[in-house]
Amino acid sequence: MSVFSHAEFDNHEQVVFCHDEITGLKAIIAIHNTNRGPALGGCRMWHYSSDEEALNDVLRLSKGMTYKSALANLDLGGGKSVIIGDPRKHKTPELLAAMGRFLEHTGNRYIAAEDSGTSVPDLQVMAQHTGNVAGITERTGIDGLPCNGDPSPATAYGTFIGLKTAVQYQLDRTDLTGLKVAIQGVGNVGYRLAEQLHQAGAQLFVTDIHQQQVTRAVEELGAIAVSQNEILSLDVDVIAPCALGAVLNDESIPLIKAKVIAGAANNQLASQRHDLMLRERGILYAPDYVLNAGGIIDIFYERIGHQHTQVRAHIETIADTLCEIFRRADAQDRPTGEIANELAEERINQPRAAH
Ligand SMILES: NC(=O)C1=CN([C@@H]2O[C@H](COP(=O)(O)OP(=O)(O)OC[C@H]3O[C@@H](n4cnc5c(N)ncnc54)[C@H](O)[C@@H]3O)[C@@H](O)[C@H]2O)C=CC1
Ligand SMILES: O=C(O)CCC(=O)C(=O)O
Repeated sequence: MSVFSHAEFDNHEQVVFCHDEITGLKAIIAIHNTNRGPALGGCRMWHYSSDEEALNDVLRLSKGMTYKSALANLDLGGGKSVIIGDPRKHKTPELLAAMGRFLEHTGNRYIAAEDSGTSVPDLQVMAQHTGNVAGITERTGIDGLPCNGDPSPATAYGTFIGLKTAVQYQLDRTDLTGLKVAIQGVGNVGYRLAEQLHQAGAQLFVTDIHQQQVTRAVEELGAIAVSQNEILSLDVDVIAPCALGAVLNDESIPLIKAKVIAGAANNQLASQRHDLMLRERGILYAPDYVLNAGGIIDIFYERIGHQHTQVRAHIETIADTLCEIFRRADAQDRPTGEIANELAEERINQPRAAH
């Protein structure tokens, strides 16, 4: 497996392969860029079908964090880590402790937080072995209620704000009553997004690979359960991908009927050219890393300490960033993802003092 010539390598500063024989831990830590500050990003645990798939995922996710933090105006760099294994079967305290020890060895260049497959208690185990962990401090959440440090509610709020912005821009509606939204994945972020959409009067269609997640959305939010195969091709107004990446691809895009894509999942585009494919089909794609920045914003403030109202206000700036991207994309007749990348790259390359 070649790393330097990997299609997704893209000038990563550091890639660390971690193996602990006793606990069976196999993990990769990827640090993409630290120009703006230490690399901060979630630690994902997933049953990858190969080491190559895990490497591909971590490199794409890590680069995405550099762009996300830059566009959210945070003095943070981009990095991410993945643990190879099924979180429901292979996660043990010993394995998480081993991961914590590896995080310690990155020497403050990478700080891990929650992602798909990891939770606050998991990160707390890692934190017993390193200070390079975030998203674990009890504080007042963005809703003013006590929060255990999990960034997911902040991510869901930012995604809701971004979804509303995209709907207003593309469909010219501010009232979400009766808006049909299909949510792929109703986990930590997807379910909380569903709650907010439900409160706003939207009609929800949901799917998940775990039936109990779907049942909860059906029973508590009146959502309609649909199969994993049909979620992206439903006749709805909005698709909100909130599971894993690469769901917008050659097979799915021609089948999409929705006019807006606005969800929290990282790396929704299978490749950059799918951005253009969506535009050519008249579908407004709200770039994922702009929309889902609520979590990293929340964690940034966890580290420097601010009022929850300030965190909320910062998350709400996602709406302004998105509007700027949508307007520039239309003015230049270019895809939204390409415009977002361009804006982010300008900020990544600024010297630190200019932030
Ligand atoms: N948790 C956070 O604060 C942030 C999460 N994200 C991204 O948002 C996405 C969701 O994150 P979380 O909610 O934290 O993860 P999660 O693991 O709690 O939820 C993901 C849900 O998607 C389901 N799922 C997986 N594959 C699926 C498929 N093919 N079809 C339907 N459902 C499927 C899972 O069963 C799970 O319920 C991930 O891509 C993550 O990287 C991005 C920014 C921050
Ligand atoms: O929200 C988090 O867990 C940290 C940030 C992150 O990993 C992400 O935004 O994908």
